[in-house]
Amino acid sequence: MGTRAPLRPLNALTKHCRCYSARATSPHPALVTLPSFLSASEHDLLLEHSLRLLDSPARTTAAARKKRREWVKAHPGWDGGAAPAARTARFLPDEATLWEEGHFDGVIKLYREMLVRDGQWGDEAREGTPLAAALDKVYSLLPPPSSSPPSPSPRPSPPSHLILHLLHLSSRGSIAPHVDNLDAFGRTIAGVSLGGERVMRFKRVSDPGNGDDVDPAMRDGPSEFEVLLEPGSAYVQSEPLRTHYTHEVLETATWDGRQVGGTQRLSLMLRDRVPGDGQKPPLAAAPRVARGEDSERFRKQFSSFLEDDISSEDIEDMYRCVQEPPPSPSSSSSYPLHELVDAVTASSSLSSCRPTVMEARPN
Ligand SMILES: O=C(O)CCC(=O)C(=O)O
Ligand SMILES: [Fe+2]
Repeated sequence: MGTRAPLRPLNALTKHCRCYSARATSPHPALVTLPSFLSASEHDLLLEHSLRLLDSPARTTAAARKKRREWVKAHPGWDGGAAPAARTARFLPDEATLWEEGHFDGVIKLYREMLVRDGQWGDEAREGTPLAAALDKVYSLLPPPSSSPPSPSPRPSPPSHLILHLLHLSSRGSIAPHVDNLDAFGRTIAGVSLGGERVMRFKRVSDPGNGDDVDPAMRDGPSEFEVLLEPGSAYVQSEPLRTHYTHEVLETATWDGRQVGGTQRLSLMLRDRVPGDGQKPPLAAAPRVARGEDSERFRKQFSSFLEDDISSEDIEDMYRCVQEPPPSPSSSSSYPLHELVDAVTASSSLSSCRPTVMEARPN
């Protein structure tokens, strides 16, 4: 079990860091934590609109819509549960939602995820609205590199230099230790937490060394530590944390003597693009590299998918396609990555198997 580093003021920010509030505190110099990043109304607005996107017809299957419809019909008086003031009040109970049992890369269980593209937030996010202001605040966690050309008007949402995913964990959902895929994403990862509290654990798995890309001031830090992800908080992980530590989100944990977790949580995940990859379409589902998996093989396989313009959504479709019959919940959540890669590689046709396209894609 990891030690919990005492919170201490964030070290002086260096040239490799973007600038964040001086109120930030963190157990590691390469992690910025912003405990009260959002106001209560920003939190509620972002949660409401994120759930609306995840529940939208373009994003859900007929089975998921039926499940939700039937639950709502059976509970006509449902008003967010017994504690409407709670940050989790906007979630329907777990049983009203069709959760993914396990992510195709084997890291996440009992979740929903989507990539948000420009235009998907809809009219309520046009400039000048409260939603646009709340989103701008979120996007400010990962500002564009100073070399970026000025944004066109109206500005895209999310801005074109970053990739935005929504990740909704069920009460029993969790994220196993992993490093976000280095071929798919850049060097900085930011997360904004909505809904239930969870604990996030970081563990060092390799030595950052003395390479040019890691500022010496960022290298020191505990080899293992945890942070509390409260609703409305944000965090930003940069190097060496992003590459040399795994991160995980626990289903439940003890924090300051109390039980944390076991409730639904939704995160807005921001990642910068791999330099030079500006023209490539982002992956619909964020790939992660699980600890203990054959990450080199996965990396090679993913590079070829990226070159062929095959998104992870396609891969997930193929994964579902090659399962005959569909996997049972227990087998799908622990489906070994190498078998998936084999199965996907063996699948001869992309276009003949699209039974579960989850999201409308622009041309
Ligand atoms: O939900 C979070 O804050 C972390 C998510 C994560 O690690 C991922 O999507 O790779
Ligand atoms: Fe991650």
